[in-house]
This record gives sequence, structure tokens and C-alpha cells, in this order.
Amino acid sequence: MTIGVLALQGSYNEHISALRRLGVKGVEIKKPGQLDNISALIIPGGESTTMAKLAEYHNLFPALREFVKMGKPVWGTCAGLIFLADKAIGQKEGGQELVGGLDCTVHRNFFGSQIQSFEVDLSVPELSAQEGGLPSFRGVFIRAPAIVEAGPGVEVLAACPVSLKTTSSKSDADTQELSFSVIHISHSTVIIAFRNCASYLMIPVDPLFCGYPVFHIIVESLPEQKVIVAVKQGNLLGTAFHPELTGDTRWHSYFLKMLAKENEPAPTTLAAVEGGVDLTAGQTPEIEMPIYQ
Ligand SMILES: NC(=O)CC[C@H](N)C(=O)O
Repeated sequence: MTIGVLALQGSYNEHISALRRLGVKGVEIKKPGQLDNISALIIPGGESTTMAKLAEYHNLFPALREFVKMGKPVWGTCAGLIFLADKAIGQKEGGQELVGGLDCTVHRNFFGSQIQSFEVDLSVPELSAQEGGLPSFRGVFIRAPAIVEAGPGVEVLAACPVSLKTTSSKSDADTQELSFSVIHISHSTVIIAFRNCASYLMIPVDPLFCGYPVFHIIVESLPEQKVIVAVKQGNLLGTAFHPELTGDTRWHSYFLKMLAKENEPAPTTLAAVEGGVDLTAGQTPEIEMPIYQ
């Protein structure tokens, strides 16, 4: 059993390190043919537009789609989650190709720009039920996406509170005046972006909102909002955050168990991948990860 990590760009070395901490060898995947030799694939975080351009250049999209269609386990983290989504919003002009398969709409930079990156403890009941340990997981969000819509077959594994900060001078007021833009409308949800506080709010569709790109509204005592940041659909796993940048390997071990459930023996030392970059020869990836505990 071999675990591939798409190694075009982003945090693939970090995933390979995390797998190694579990005693499992990960191999770099850079070419379509290398997918034939692996049992499961991790698509790492990075920058999804760049990664998509590289994947296109190496003609990887048809093989990646085929891999997903075959039902083999695939885990997308952050940019990798964007890759796996059936639909992405907030893309650069001209859009970007997606692998798809995950019945979700992902907002590419939901939490804002690079400087709005953050860490937060997420409640992860399903993960801790299966893997043990704390009921929470330290989510490292780097210019992170979020899942703004999920289909009926998608299991939500974690959601992140979305705070509505405001620059209003009436800090103790229950009522705040905020201007916003509608950035996404679907049959069930409207997402609005607040102009002065880089926050988002998801609200049920109200026909009143449709057709007006910019509003000025009064928001009264807004309830706490949560946005989905980890999902599972069959053999597809998606996380908007970066477990490979923490010392906690539970998401990796959770993913490996998805593979084990496919009636394959538990992962041990893995054979070299023909045509792939094999890390079994006592080599270590060049970059040892900073581990945030
Ligand atoms: N850390 C990440 O992978 C960030 C992903 C980034 N939002 C993108 O569009 O690619």
C-alpha cells in the first residue's frame, strides 16, 4: 500500500513527514502515470491557482478525476480541498480547473488574505471518537478556504465560528450599521461580505436580497455563525486547515483508516513507486516541518 502526495507545489513535504511519524511512507506524485501505483492520495495546501496551472501543464487533471471516480481515498487540505470541490467561488479571473467529486461549494479565500491567517481549537467529535485524544483539534488556517454549501451526502466533521467584528464606534451597542456586498447567491444561501470588517455572513435565501449588489443594512444582535471546515463524503476527505503543520497526526491516521477500510492490510513500510519519487531509501524530505503543538 502506497500513499501518494501530489507534489507540484505547497506543503507536500510536511504531509510526507506526518505520514512518516505514523510509520508510513509517502511518495511524491508529479506525473499522471504515478497515480497507477498508489492506493490513496493527499492533495496538499498551497496556492490552488498555481497548483492548478502546474497540474494542467503536467496533464494531471484527467488522471486525478479518474482516481477520484475509482473511489480511492483522496484527502484535500486547504488548496487541496478547493481542488476536490465540485464548485469554487472567489477564484481569480478566468477561474481555475478543479478535480471535483466532493459535492460542495468552497469559497477560495473565505477567511480573508494571508495576514488574516489564524489558529483556533476546533471541536472534532467524530475524529476524537475514532482516534482518541482531545475533543478538539488545533486548526491552522492559512489564507484558508471554507465550505459554504455541502450536499446531502456530505458529512460535516468540523465547523469554525465566524466572528463578526465591526469597526463601529458603538462597541457596546446591540445594533451595528454595516455595509456589505453580496458575493454568492444560490438556491439556499446568500453570502454577504462586510466591507469594513473583512467578515462574512451566510444567510438563508430571501428573495428581497437578490439583484442588489450592495446594501446598507442594520444587523441586530447577530447570532454566532459557523462555517464548515472539514468534511467526508465516501472516500473523499476535505479539511480547510493544515493538520500537517501540527504535531497532531490524528487526521492522517483517520485518513489511513479510510484506506484500511478498503480491506487492504494496514500501512507499513511501502515499496518504491515505479516512476515516482521514492522516499524509502533512508532519505528524509529536505524540509523538516515546524511543528505547532
Ligand atoms: N493554505 C492554502 O492552501 C491556501 C489556499 C488558497 N486560499 C488558495 O486559493 O489556493
